[in-house]
Order: sequence, then structure tokens, then C-alpha cells
Amino acid sequence: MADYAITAHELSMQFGERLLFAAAELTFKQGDVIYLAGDNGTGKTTLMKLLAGLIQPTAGTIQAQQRPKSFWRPNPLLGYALYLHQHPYLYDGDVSYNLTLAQRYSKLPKAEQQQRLAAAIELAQLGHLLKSGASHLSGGERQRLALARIWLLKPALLMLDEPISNMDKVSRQVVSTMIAELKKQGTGLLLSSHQDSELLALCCSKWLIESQRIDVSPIEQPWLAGEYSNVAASRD
Ligand SMILES: Nc1ncnc2c1ncn2[C@@H]1O[C@H](COP(=O)(O)OP(=O)(O)OP(=O)(O)O)[C@@H](O)[C@H]1O
Repeated sequence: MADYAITAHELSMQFGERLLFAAAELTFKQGDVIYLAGDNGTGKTTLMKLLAGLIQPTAGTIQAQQRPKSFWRPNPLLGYALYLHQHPYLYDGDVSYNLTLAQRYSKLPKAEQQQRLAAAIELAQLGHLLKSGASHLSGGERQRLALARIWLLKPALLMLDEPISNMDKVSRQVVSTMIAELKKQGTGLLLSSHQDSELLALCCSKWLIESQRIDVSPIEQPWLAGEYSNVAASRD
């Protein structure tokens, strides 16, 4: 059983009279890499905010495994899965400052923190930008910095809202590589996109929001057949 998991039951979300979506059951857990698809305005961001505990559903329950509601933690979902907005908030100050501040929230041992910082700077290709003001970064650079900050924390569950939309080829490649690395390290990922992208190749299932329903289906990956499945089977 995965240590971290979010389960939603009989979920429905409305804004006023308008039903955005309903779903009988959804599970997002460590080990999952889920592609959240749907046209603009179908509710992908709203669903991520629900799973992050930032807003409440109109009906249904959303539970964080092994984190019951308590007096000191009235909303167990807050901080359980990290959520990165499409237009991430960055602190005033330079890139280096943004990374250092994020590191303060890390619970990893100091040596691992330092290793992750060096890897984040290299993978996100931020080395030449460390002294640049965050407010002067391009859209793609902002997204790379935001993902680098999250990388430092090594999250168990991470939701990325349109992580490679509106990026040039290089930034797309950089972000896709970081996402693939997080997957290897065991982070459960929910990746939203309003159109098919290269991120699909990393995913094992798809949630499609369409006609006010969330349809869940497996994604058959060529790498799951043949050698890889033999390796996986021999491990079991
Ligand atoms: N707080 C709110 N009050 C009323 N309507 C809202 C609220 N938040 C979102 N909506 C509406 O709900 C719909 C879904 O919004 P959401 O941002 O979740 O869609 P999305 O699938 O992420 O879209 P996109 O692909 O364009 O990012 C939109 O029509 C939006 O205007």
C-alpha cells in the first residue's frame, strides 16, 4: 500500500447552478502518474484545488490516507499533496533567494538538501540565472524555478497545472526531464493539460473531464510491455 494517497468518493463540484463535474471515485497515490485532460474550462484546475484542500466540494468526501482530521489539523488535505499553479508565485528577490527560502521547508537531512539543491539548479538550468531577479524571468524560466523549489522538498504527491504549456522546446524538455526524475524518485504525479503532450509518455493512467464527468482509464505504454514488465514481474 502506498504511504500517501488521496481518495475522493461521490465527488461533485458546482459553481452556482452550474455543475462542473461529478465522479463516483478517484484515487491518487504514490506511484501513480496521471494525465489530467480536458478542454479549457472543464475544471482541471478546480479538481486540483479540491485535492489540495484549497476549496471544498459541493458534495462528496476527499480523504488523505493516514492523516485523520483532528483538533490541530482541521483540514488534513492542506499540504498533503503539493500543488503548483500554472502561473506560480515567486518571492521578491533573486533566483538563489527563492531556492534558499524553499529549502527552509525541507524535512530532508542537510546533506541530501544540499545534493538536491545542486541537482535542481543543474536540471532546471538555472545556474546562469542565480543572481537574476525572479520578477525579470521569462514564463518558462519562472516555471523552471517553481519546479526546482518543489524539487527541493521531494514531495510524496505533486500536482502540476499545465506544467509545459506556453513553453519553448528547451524549457519543455527541461521540465519534462525533471518530472521524469521525480517519477523515478517515487513522487506520485497528477499532470494537467488541455492538449496531448509529451508528458503522456510518462503516465500510466488518464483522467478525462468531459461532459461533466471524470472518466478514468489506463494508458498503455510500450515500455510497460516486454522487458520492463518482465523486470517488474521478477521483482514481485
Ligand atoms: N470560484 C469560481 N467561481 C465561479 N466559477 C469558477 C470559479 N473557479 C472557476 N470557475 C469556473 O469553472 C470553470 C472551470 O475552471 P478551471 O480553471 O477549473 O478550468 P480548467 O479546465 O483548468 O481550464 P484551463 O484549461 O483553461 O486552465 C471555468 O468556467 C471557470 O470560469
